Amino acid sequence: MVVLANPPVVDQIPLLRSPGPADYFSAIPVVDLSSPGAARAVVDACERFGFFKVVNHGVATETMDRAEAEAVRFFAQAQADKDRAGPAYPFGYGSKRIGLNGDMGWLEYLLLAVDSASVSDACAVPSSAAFRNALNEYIAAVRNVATRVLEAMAEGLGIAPVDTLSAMVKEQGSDQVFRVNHYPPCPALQGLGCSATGFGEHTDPQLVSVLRSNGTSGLQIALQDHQPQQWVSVPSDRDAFFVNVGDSLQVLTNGRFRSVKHRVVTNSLKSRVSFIYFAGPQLAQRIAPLPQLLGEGEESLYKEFTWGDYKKAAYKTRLGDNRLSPFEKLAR
Ligand SMILES: C=C1C[C@]23C[C@@]1(O)CC[C@H]2[C@@]12CC[C@H](O)[C@@](C)(C(=O)O1)[C@H]2[C@@H]3C(=O)O
Ligand SMILES: O=C(O)CCC(=O)C(=O)O
Ligand SMILES: [Fe+2]
Repeated sequence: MVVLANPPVVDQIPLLRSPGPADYFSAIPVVDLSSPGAARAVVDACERFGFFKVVNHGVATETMDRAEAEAVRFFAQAQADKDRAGPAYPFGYGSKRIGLNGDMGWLEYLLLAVDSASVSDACAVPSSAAFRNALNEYIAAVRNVATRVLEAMAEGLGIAPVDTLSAMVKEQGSDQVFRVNHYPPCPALQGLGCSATGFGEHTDPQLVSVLRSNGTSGLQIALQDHQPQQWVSVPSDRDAFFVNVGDSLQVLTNGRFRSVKHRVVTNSLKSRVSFIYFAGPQLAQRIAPLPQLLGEGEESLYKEFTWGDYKKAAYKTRLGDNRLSPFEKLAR
């Protein structure tokens, strides 16, 4: 058997089949956040895909464009200047290494903590006032979208009060993270039929994550209940947000919503810039099915745990691991 090595430029980064036109999925659910039917549409999308696109969200195009332009300016700096904004852990600039357990991707990024609705003072980067202000304006707006989405979920699920989920992420001391990802093009792989993994397959840990990218596609989601696993490409839309159901929301709904597996495949010619707001609760928040969602005699599928317990375990895992498995009750 002939074993072909990765081209040296992408050494250590797993390769994926390059998506073709047939991989683009036109049936991604679209939720019009301004419509009276939003709550029902959100629940339907979460049950079927754990993923949906949000339009008519009310966030100004200028807010998104300004943050994107500042991010592009940041990543265009010399490598030595960017490295001074590192390391990525606990917060800062990182390149190629994702997490602390050996995952690698064809990307560079900023990982930031959010306090209330802006970049935490504990984060020294970004140091440019223009970038920081642009991010703060964007974060305030995207956080508002996340809370409206969580309220629509509660309404659609018939949970009272309607802020039961959104309050978890709005509370003082909630664990909110913001990530700016830049996937440079990888021309060395052009024409080979394969692409570098930008961000390997995983589920997000929090309740929901809200993503916005420039016009370069690359995000793929795994369709639920498909054997063998089927990856589809999400057509990019720079005017929309994309919402991922995270592991915590899966538990809060006792598996009615399932966290979506997703990944990013790099483009050989165009760079992708994405912003992701991860809406997590306080460390002490108990993550357990909401009593109003448990039917007569229905038991929790999970053991008792807090977000802090989950997080501690999660940061020891590799990206592609099932981070909920230590908390699942064994099937009887
Ligand atoms: C490999 C890892 C990176 C990650 C922490 C982890 O150990 C497992 C979860 C990963 C993830 C995925 C979604 C987000 O991008 C992220 C910030 C998160 O909350 O969980 C990352 C973590 C990370 O990059 O530190
Ligand atoms: O950059 C993207 O488009 C998605 C990245 C992602 O899934 C993550 O940062 O958790
Ligand atoms: Fe993710």
